[in-house]
Amino acid sequence: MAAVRICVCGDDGVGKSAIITSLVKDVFITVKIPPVLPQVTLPPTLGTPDNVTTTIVDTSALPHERHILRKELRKSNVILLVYSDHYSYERVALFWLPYFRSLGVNVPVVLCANKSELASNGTTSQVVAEEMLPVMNEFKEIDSCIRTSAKEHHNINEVFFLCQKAVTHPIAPLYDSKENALKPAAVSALQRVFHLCDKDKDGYWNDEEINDFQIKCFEKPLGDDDLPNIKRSIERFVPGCAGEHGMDEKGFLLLNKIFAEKGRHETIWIILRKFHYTDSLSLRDTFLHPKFDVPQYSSAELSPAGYRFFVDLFIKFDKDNDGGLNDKELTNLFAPTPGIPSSWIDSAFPSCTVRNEAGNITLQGWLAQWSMTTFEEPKTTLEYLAYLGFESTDRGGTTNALKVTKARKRRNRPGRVERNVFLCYVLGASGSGKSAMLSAFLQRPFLQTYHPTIKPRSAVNSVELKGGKQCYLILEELGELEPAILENRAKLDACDLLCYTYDSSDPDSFAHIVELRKKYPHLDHLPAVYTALKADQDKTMQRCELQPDEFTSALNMAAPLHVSTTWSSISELFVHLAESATYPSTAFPKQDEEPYDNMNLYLALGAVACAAVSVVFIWKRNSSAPS
Ligand SMILES: Nc1nc2c(ncn2[C@@H]2O[C@H](COP(=O)(O)OP(=O)(O)OP(=O)(O)O)[C@@H](O)[C@H]2O)c(=O)[nH]1
Ligand SMILES: Nc1nc2c(ncn2[C@@H]2O[C@H](COP(=O)(O)OP(=O)(O)OP(=O)(O)O)[C@@H](O)[C@H]2O)c(=O)[nH]1
Ligand SMILES: [Ca+2]
Ligand SMILES: [Ca+2]
Repeated sequence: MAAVRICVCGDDGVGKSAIITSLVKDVFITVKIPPVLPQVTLPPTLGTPDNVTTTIVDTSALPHERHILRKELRKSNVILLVYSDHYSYERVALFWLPYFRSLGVNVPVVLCANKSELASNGTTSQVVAEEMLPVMNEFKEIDSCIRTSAKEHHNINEVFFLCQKAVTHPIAPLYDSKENALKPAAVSALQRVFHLCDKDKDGYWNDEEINDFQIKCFEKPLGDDDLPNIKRSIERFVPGCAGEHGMDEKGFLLLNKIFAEKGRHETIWIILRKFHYTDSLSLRDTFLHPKFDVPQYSSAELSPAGYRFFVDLFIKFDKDNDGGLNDKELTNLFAPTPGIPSSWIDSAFPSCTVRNEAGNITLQGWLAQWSMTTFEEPKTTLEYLAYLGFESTDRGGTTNALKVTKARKRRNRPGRVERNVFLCYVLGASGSGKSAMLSAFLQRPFLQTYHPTIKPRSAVNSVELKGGKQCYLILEELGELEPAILENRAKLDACDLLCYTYDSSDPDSFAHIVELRKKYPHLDHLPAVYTALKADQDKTMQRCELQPDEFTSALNMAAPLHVSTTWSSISELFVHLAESATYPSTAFPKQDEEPYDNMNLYLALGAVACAAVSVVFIWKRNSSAPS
């Protein structure tokens, strides 16, 4: 909250200047004071809400000062409207409030009945019933009303406190006094708060959950009597909302409604602000979109804290414990968010990752999906961490769930790339079996039917490297965007590995790879693995100048690996791809002076393979029976 700027207005002689002097000087000045006081700025003191600085602006009601009044009203964020007798009271509804509306200023108004010590002004209960309530009912912009006496210094500090509170803790966004109800935006924010604090997701706040909430929002635990008292008052209004299971959502909303009705809406604001809501009841932008930069050649990944959060979330929402999130469970999980991320919808979630037989995303798939999202658009992950209630005691909030990988510079230098999530483009002739390979990667059964891929399509899964380390691999086939993506430097920089595929049973398949490499020479700067698909079918000669083995051998590259998606040994291809992405120098042309690197079994095979047949043979022998 920046500052409170109070514009004091009202008919002449009502005591505007006297109220301000009474506050500043603590005395009632009977000597002639200037009709309009210079503006006063007060620093925050003990008890100032939200530690705001307050500026008080005196005005004049005289017609020739109107332009100044108008300017000041537009600059203010609260109006203190003063009257002091019957005539100036009538003018409140007849002139002043309609005038503010006509100027389009939409700020709270604190209505002040000054000169309260004068007997002719009546008793407080009369003033409240006959003057204040009727005008409050008519004008919803009136935040509060108060009686003051500048002469007796009565309620002077209080009237300014009300003005400050009207700015720092406005009632208008929360409560509709005409409807006697919390406003819809406040209701949905509070529902989200309820949802996030219902840790065990049973639909109730048990005593422990209530206490945690209390400590989070008010930084002190509830007293012994508080809990039963709160429950009793809720039960009185709506029986059944605070029963043996605890307090349900309805009970929580009711409690907040009671706060609003009792003028304790400050409490609601404390709750909502703790949960990062702004005055307009949206989540703070810096909370949803914290600063997080990924430098060139680096990537974003989930940190251990981030993975832990998504694991916990999955387990919490897998209510039926079947190891998958069904539609209902997913809807519940995403309830505190605007819904499933739009990029997930575009990629036909959850078909791009691991699902169980029922078609529901598994924990493995869930983590793979978030690994891919974080890699491709870390901003989305950060946004959803905020929506889903990721909490961190460290500074930095949701960014603690992410990390930036070490910049990957020269790829053809031997060594490991410090990443756990890798992107691999699968490039090859249409019909060569790329989609089938992606499906096999997700352990989907092999399908005979052929559906050409038009939109780019990804598959993400975890892969266990030799030695037991786990990483995530994103395989992407580019569909008709292949040319556009291969021309895009940034896209290629982001990619960790190319997987060239061809159909070894189709004589016209390998030519596509030859063409691609001719057309986009900079593909040479990327590590690559050559793969001959459909090894279950008869191999034919390729109609090209060089056969695939000769081609790769001329490049000093490993010979193509022959695999079939109909064999379960295909999983070894994925390990090989992940290994090649981790140690990219192994997927570049071998340099003569480089000592032979025995790290990779398949490359070792490739190096000795003068005849592809032997490779096929070994792959067959390694594989279990064709399925
Ligand atoms: N009895 C009584 N008189 C007051 C009170 N407050 C202000 N007055 C008197 O009312 C008269 C007008 O007070 P101002 O403070 O000048 O009123 P104002 O609203 O600033 O008037 P303009 O500057 O003309 O717009 C002065 O004679 C004050 O002494 C009060 O609480 N009680
Ligand atoms: N026998 C056999 N058939 C396969 C194998 N892999 C894919 N196929 C079949 O080959 C056809 C084409 O496979 P896709 O995976 O759609 O080929 P694609 O490369 O994605 O094709 P585009 O999307 O057009 O670029 C389909 O009918 C598959 O069933 C395999 O390993 N063995
Ligand atoms: Ca609960
Ligand atoms: Ca395809």
